[in-house]
Amino acid sequence: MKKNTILGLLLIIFTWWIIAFFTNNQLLIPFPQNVFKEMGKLFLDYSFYTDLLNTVSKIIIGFFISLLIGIPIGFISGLSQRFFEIFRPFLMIIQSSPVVSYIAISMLWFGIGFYTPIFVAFMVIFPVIVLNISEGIKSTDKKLLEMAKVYNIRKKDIFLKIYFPSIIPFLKSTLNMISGSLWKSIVVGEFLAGDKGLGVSLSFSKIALNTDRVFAYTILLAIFGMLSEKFLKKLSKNKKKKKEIKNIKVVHINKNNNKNLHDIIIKGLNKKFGNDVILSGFDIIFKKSKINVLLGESGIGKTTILNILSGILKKESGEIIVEGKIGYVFQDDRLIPWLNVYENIVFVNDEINLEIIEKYLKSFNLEKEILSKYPDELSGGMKKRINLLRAIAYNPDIILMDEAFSSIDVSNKYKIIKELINIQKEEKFTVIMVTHDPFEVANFGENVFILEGKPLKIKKIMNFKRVFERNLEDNHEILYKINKILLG
Ligand SMILES: Nc1ncnc2c1ncn2[C@@H]1O[C@H](COP(=O)(O)OP(=O)(O)OP(=O)(O)O)[C@@H](O)[C@H]1O
Repeated sequence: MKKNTILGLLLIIFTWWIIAFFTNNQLLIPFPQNVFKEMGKLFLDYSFYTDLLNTVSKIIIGFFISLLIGIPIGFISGLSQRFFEIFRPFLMIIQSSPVVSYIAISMLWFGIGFYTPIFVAFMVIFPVIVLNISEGIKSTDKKLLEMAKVYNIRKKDIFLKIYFPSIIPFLKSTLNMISGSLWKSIVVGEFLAGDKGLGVSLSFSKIALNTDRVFAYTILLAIFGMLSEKFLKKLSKNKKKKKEIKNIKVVHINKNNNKNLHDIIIKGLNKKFGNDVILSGFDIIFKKSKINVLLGESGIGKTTILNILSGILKKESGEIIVEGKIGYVFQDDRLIPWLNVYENIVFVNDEINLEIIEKYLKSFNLEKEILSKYPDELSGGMKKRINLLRAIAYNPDIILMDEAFSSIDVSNKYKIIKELINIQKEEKFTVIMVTHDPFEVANFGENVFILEGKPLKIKKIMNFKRVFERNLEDNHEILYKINKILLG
């Protein structure tokens, strides 16, 4: 205990003593020493402990019942705005009614006894749980959910690895919020309508005009309240643990097997945001097993095409023929913050062998130790490379890459491009890559679409030799040609 807290407590006891001295009426204000003596008597009394046990068991039962009912309802309220709107008036009525109303109702339903205090506590903390959990679900990062949708993640994993960790901070703040009210509402319930417990004993002491004992119980209840509050707050604190990376599964090496390779055809695609027409009758064909590049100014609709292809955005009209598994190297990484690098990778493919991951890490100039790090411990360039590695680890037929190499330093960028070319040559997935950078196109592009907008148009299509058949002079020539078009 801190020095100032002790000083504060001593001051309270001293002021209390002064008031008791001047009031000089033990029935109204007893002396502190008498109350402390009474507390000592309580500690030696067996029935005090049975009362305490009774009250604590009600707290535990009330707490778990409220969580058990409140969490699923909060979850559904967060997922469905309609359900939330229908349920909200009920919550508002519960929250605005005085505690004595629940006591009156529960006395009618359950009589005086064990269940009434639990019911009262439930009515006090249930709305807090529902509202907090529903808020947690609503605030789940939509971008992570989109990423999970693109990678066809099972509903169970979306729940356990995205939704559930997202509501943990809200669950913690719920514990903080209910920690005081849970204890108090149980004691109030016992005081007015209980048959056993500390609240009941307090009520009997009042009826018997045993002021020493009323004060003794009040102090003890305050101490227990503080302890239970501290305990629940402690429950709400946890630390990020470093996990050991093990080769959990050694399964088939999933390379280049049964690729579903087709040209990707887009015909007459229309898309607008409000009145902003981005795509109007847009046609394009991306060649299978090739590196297709979309090059163009910022904000003209390149990402929109990738988002429509991956199913993140809905098209207004038009035809899209796309088959196969799609991996997406997102512009904004979309790594799950509470999963380490290894877990982020196996999130999209839990059958991948650790040896393959390590091989890719080496290709992308990353150390094995990075696997146990969390996204917030990585640099921007590292995150980009893990984003890329995750897409490849998915064993996709198509990889969409949205400015995949931005924020990677130049020397690493070209090493990674070289490695990526080798992987692509071996695995033959189709690449559709968005970039602003003519250098990336010169080193990586095979079918290059130079775009302009709005609405988006193809200014020029350029087909080059396969990248692994090109030499430095070829790349220089491509760069020259592209720059010539871009600079007019
Ligand atoms: N979900 C959305 N809602 C509203 N407007 C959007 C949405 N997504 C994109 N836009 C708008 O559509 C236009 C094209 O955006 P898009 O991200 O496709 O461009 P881009 O060519 O990929 O740009 P950049 O290279 O800067 O990423 C922009 O004006 C953008 O503001």
